[in-house]
Amino acid sequence: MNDLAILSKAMIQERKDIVIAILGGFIAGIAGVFLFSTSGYLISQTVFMPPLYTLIVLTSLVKMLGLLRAGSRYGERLYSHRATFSMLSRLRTTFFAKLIPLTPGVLNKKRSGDLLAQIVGDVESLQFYFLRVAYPPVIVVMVFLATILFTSVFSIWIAALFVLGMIVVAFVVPAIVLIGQRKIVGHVRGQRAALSTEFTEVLYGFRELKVYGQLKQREQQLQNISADLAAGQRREAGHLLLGQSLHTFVTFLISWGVLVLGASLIMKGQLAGVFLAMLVMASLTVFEEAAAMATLPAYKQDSEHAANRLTETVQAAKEESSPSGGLLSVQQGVSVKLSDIAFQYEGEWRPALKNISLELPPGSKTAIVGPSGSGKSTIVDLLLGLRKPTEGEIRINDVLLEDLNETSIWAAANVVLQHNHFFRGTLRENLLLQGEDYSDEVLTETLGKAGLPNKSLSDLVYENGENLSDGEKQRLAIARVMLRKGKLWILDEPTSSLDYVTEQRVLGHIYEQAAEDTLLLICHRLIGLDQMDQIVVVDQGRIVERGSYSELMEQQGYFYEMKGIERQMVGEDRA
Ligand SMILES: Nc1ncnc2c1ncn2[C@@H]1O[C@H](COP(=O)(O)OP(=O)(O)OP(=O)(O)O)[C@@H](O)[C@H]1O
Repeated sequence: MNDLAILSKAMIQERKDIVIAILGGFIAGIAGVFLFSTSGYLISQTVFMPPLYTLIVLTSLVKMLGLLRAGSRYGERLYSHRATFSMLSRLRTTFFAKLIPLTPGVLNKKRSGDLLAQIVGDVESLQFYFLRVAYPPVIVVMVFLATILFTSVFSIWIAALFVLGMIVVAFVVPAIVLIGQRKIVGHVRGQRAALSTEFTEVLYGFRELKVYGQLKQREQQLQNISADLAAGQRREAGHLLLGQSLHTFVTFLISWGVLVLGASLIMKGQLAGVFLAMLVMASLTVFEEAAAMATLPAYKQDSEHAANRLTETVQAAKEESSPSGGLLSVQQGVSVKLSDIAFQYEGEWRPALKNISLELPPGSKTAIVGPSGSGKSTIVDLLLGLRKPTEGEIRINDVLLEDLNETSIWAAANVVLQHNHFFRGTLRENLLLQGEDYSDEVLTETLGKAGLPNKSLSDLVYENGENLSDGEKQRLAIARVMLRKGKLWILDEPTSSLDYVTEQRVLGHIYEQAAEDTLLLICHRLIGLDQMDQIVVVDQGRIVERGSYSELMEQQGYFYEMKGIERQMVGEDRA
């Protein structure tokens, strides 16, 4: 299906405003043609000293047509813009409603800077579809046909000249504009995407770039891309201007043609001289009405690209997720089973995970340990449905993960990821993200358990938690997760930035709260793992060892060796 079909559907919903806008545009167009034709006729008539009442009637008609033109043009603009903005707001809401549940899938494929700039730009581009592409040709054709009919009463030859002019301005000029436009617009779009990506990188990487002395160089790069974009936009505007100039040139040619043809018809006695000025004025006005046709292809192309990209974004994400499906209950215990899982990142030559089989019975406590880059966080992504395994299957409570509603998985899981996002606002607002109703006492007690006893609920959190230390961010994320009611805990290095004493205290509170729940802890440090039912050791994407703490220590294998190294590093008494 054509992607512009979404727009056509939105237009049907605004049909009342659209019909009024088209009617207004037609009346304004035709009133303009008659206004100038009557003026031309009035000037010619005065030469023949007509009776006063003729002049009074003609001048009143000119005034009335002027008023009618202004009034109907106002109505056209009002209703066409009202329809456009209603359509845009409807498109925005439907698009964002579709996008929000699919966001993780989309973000796996695109960089956030690209995506934001693209979505905002594309939705904005769509506003031109109706205003500059869909309805102007309808009005232009209607006004032209009425004018041709009117001129044919005076001369069939002049009417034929109008038809020829209409074909040139409606098809030939737009086709010429389109040919040049194709190359320029694609180029400008690429430059705009490059600028937004570069801008996001400089903005987010500001500190690192400054520390590594790269800021000046990247700023220069940003300026170069910006200058390229400006040059591209100038070329694009120049090309549009060329189209408009071409249109004006054709308009004058036709008017000259009317003048020459009219003069010859007068000489042959086939046209009364008093109508010549009227016909010339009619031609000037009707072609002015058609000026929108010169820029139409550019806007049409832009709208088509925007609609394509918007549909592609949603479609691509849809393929990766199942918004519908069975619901995972927040009430019952959760079992998780991974069977022969393999996973390979897009564009990577080696798999991040191979032959991963793992079972987490309801209420069990499992730790996954292993060196950095061994694939631990990838397992978490797979469990949360953020990525799909290349091979194998994951079952939660014996139901295939892809058959479960993703939102219900996230609702039933208490997750702390390595990087947690915080919003600008108070600590209280960041704790109550889902709008839950907890009293301040409960919130303060939770902050205490998470190791933030000295924080006040009304303390401000800056954008992205800029005013919090890494350890505070982790503790706030832990407090947030402690307020959730899920039965599956997935904790990806939740305490890596905490000191030993705070870590043990906070983990103690988590274990106490999760006593009956299924818990998966990913960690680097091997301290306190004797409380786990099973420890899974991962290396280079494979499970190399598994068992309880005592079993693994007895085996004296990989875990035992890691434990030995850790003992040497932190001291015998702690490890
Ligand atoms: N988005 C990605 N695209 C491509 N490769 C990735 C991506 N994310 C991770 N990887 C690669 O996959 C492998 C496993 O990464 P993962 O983050 O799961 O490891 P990890 O064990 O959690 O590491 P750490 O302990 O440092 O967090 C690594 O080799 C990493 O380079």
